[in-house]
Amino acid sequence: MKLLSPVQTRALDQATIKAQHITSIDLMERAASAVTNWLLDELRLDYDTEIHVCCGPGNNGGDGLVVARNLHRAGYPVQLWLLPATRHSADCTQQQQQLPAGLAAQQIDPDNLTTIAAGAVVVDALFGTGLSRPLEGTAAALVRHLNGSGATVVAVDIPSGLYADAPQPADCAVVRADYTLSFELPKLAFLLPQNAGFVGDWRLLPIGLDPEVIHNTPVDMHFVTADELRGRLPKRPKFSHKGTFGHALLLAGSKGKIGAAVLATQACLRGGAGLVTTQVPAVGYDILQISAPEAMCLTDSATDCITELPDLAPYAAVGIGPGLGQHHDTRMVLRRLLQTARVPLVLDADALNMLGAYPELQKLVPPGALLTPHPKEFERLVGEPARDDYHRLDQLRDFAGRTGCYCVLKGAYTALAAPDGTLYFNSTGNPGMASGGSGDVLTGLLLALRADKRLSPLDAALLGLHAHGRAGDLALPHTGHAGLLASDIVRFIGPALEELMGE
Ligand SMILES: NC(=O)C1=CN([C@@H]2O[C@H](COP(=O)(O)OP(=O)(O)OC[C@H]3O[C@@H](n4cnc5c(N)ncnc54)[C@H](OP(=O)(O)O)[C@@H]3O)[C@@H](O)[C@H]2O)[C@H](O)CC1
Ligand SMILES: [K+]
Repeated sequence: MKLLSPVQTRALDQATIKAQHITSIDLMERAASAVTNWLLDELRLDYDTEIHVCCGPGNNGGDGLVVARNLHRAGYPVQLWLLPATRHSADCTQQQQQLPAGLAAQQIDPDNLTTIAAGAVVVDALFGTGLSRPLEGTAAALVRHLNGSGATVVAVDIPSGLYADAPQPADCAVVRADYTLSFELPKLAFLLPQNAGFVGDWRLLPIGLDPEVIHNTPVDMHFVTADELRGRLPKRPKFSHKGTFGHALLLAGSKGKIGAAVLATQACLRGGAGLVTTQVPAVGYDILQISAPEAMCLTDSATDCITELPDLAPYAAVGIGPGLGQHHDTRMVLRRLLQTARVPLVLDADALNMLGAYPELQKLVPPGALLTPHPKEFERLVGEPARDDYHRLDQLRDFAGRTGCYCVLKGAYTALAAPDGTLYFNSTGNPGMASGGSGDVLTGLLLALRADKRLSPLDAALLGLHAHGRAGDLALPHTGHAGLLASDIVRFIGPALEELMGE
């Protein structure tokens, strides 16, 4: 799915209206019907629920007016509130004029805000994508009142006061919604941790926006869905053998962190690599052979950390990082790997930390490598803390562009920046996966996919990120959030990949 800017969203509305020979009011009616149906079918409004619909001066307010009208006609006791404004959009004005006689609109008075019961439902239709500045005065007072009410707040399109694709100054009044109902496509703001408390649980409601226009709108950000990836993992040919899917080499583990090597190895095996060889320090030999008998094990001459780079000739891809530690000799191995490898690389964890600590190493990273930092590792990599989540995305893009690498930023909606500056957000996964070992599993899985020569670097990364999160989602019913371990993710990699397989 494409992530559109507010300007592009407006253009899409206009193009839809033109292509479908409808009026803007028709589109507003569709949007509001979708919201009304969600309130009735999903939120399951009761006839005795206290309902407040708060409307602003633009088309977001227009949506709210229609929702209020729909609910009123369906017999729900709606209280309709209008934000005082000097100017209203034409459609908002028209919807006000068409309110049914029994539905009285009341002006919001900042000095006399109505009491809202904790069990009430509030529909926030104050401002949408037309927000042009932080909320002040009556709007800000109302938003703070709503946020303190304990009511269930449902935001139409976007929580009022929140910019769709840019940060707002600190301490601005922004609606803290329980649910955000947006139309057809998500907004960048929904995907960033700093906005989680405003956006709540977000849903996309289809309103028949023109698919051709969406297809033709150029964007540099995507929210990647299962539908878009299905079929992109090639089926295994009938006469395939273990050589077909590549031989992966993993360099991982140090004393006390052999588990990371085990998890990454198991994930690489489950990710479909034809052969997996893992090099561990001597201390890890028995552990790895017992816990991952399908993998071959190379033992380093050192007991506690990796100090040797094996001959790379047999391997289709190399992964390095999980549980590695940052010993000087290990760093020399990383350096030689970066200098000599001619196959795809996956760099994670301490490999990234060493790149951060030694910028001259960073310069050696070959274009096309796949890096998988979490935000702290990414900060070490770029050597500068991000001002906010938007700035971090700029840094991510910049890093990928500068180095020619594919760079992941792990999180609830893991982002991937491609060298051309395009950002892809992953749509799978759950908070149960935020625990130790989860990243090691991702590295192993990505390594398997990078070893598969049939996949482009981009497809390998997108498929791996998706399947990793999906495996966590498939594990969840068996484990619960707290009980979800990295090894549970490993267990469901196979089924997750199977869902993506096509001809
Ligand atoms: N996307 C779709 O498919 C559809 C969206 N719809 C809905 O329309 C809104 C966008 O409507 P728009 O009228 O463009 O914008 P708003 O409703 O957000 O409001 C704009 C007006 O508000 C004024 N404004 C902006 N910021 C402030 C502020 N901080 N304080 C006070 N007033 C503010 C703005 O004034 P300007 O001075 O900036 O011009 C405008 O007057 C979208 O979000 C959807 O809900 C359609 O209904 C259907 C399809
Ligand atoms: K809103």
